[in-house]
Amino acid sequence: MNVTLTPSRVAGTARAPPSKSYTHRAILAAGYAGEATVRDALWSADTQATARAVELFGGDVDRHDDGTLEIDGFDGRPEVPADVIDCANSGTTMRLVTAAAALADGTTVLTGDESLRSRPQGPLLEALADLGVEADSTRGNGQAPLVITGPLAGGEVSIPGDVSSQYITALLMAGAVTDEGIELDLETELKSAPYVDITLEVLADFGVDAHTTETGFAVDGGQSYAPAGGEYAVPGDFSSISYPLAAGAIAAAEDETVRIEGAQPSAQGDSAIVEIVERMGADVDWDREAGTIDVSGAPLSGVEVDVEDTPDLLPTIATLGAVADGDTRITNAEHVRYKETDRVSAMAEELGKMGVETTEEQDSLTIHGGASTLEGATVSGRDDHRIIMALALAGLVADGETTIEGADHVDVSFPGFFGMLEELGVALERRA
Ligand SMILES: O=C(O)C1=C[C@@H](OP(=O)(O)O)[C@@H](O)[C@H](O)C1
Ligand SMILES: C=C(OP(=O)(O)O)C(=O)O
Repeated sequence: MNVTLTPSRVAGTARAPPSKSYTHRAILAAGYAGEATVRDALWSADTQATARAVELFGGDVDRHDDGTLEIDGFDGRPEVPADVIDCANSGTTMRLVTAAAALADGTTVLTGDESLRSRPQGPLLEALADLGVEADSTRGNGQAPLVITGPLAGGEVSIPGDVSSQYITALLMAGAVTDEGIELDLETELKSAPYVDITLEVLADFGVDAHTTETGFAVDGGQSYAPAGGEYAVPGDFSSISYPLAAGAIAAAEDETVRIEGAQPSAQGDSAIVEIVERMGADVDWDREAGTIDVSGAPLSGVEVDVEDTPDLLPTIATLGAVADGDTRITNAEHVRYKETDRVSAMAEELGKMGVETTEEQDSLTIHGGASTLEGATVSGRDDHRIIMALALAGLVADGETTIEGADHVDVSFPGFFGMLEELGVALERRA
């Protein structure tokens, strides 16, 4: 599907979809449990990949129309899957499920789409191998397809922190049901650290203790997963909230606001988008108790933003920077190159097609902004949900039409994205 947008003003109310990160963890935690109900789960391509994995490990995931998942778990002992686990486009699924597969007494094969098969899994494979598991990349290049033969008993292991925090999450979640537990020593500084905070929060909500140590993280073995009252509820997604928030900041109709609902505070680092948009000059009011954010437009100015903790915000900030006056410098961004696509280059190149000048370095992206520079163009969504959504924002204020190719990939994290834009008043056309 291609989507064509024409310049539009936005106003009205948007509801944040449930958090992808919390949903992945809740589905897998419920898998590790005997049984659990997960309310307000995100049902997207990525979270469905995690649900499929839980089923292949011997669990059962039953979805009701209201978004509630009734999950029968595999009770800490995954079966050897009867088929290859296809993690599709989801890095979180592949990392978390690889560690779960190591618990099975037999061999599991994991694969994914072309993008996922190009992302780094080496440090996780090495850590599992150091813990006595056979963990291989079929091509010997640290990328999927992966072949994992357990079981994993636990132990102490060191791992880099600057490639993906998902390795840490994966080992902590699996470590809780090993015999010995797992102690992780970080070899390098941890990037995307708030995602490990999300993990610790979800584990605590499922009655599992994992904690920081002087050198990293640790989880005791022999624990059981069980949420209080048998239920767990997923909060709204701040990476997804960044899009309606940015839309309001750059394209709210005069004297109008965009209201975002479902914005209760949680451990998500990406809630930093509220402060970033405010710092650029937008008028933002976040009522944390009510979980609402009101945003209205104002002339934006370029800022410097460190995305060490918040890699998924880079595409949104790049578009905000393209509209803002002056330079927006996004720093500490090297790990943003290891996502569904190299998002640093992708945003530089696609915004470039819209007339935006950027300066790219290995670890940073500077956008030389100014609203008048944005011209409608045909751009590639790079088969990456966040690139598609960020380019759609640019289309709201570009001169003329903007066509985004391959726009269906928003189903990875935000299936209702274009419907939400239409409800806010955006003129767009979908073409098969
Ligand atoms: O654990 C998670 O839910 C995620 C962690 C982050 O990845 P890295 O830790 O690989 O940076 C983030 O980019 C991804 O979208 C979701
Ligand atoms: C990078 C992302 O997810 P994952 O790592 O799960 O593919 C994302 O949602 O932006």
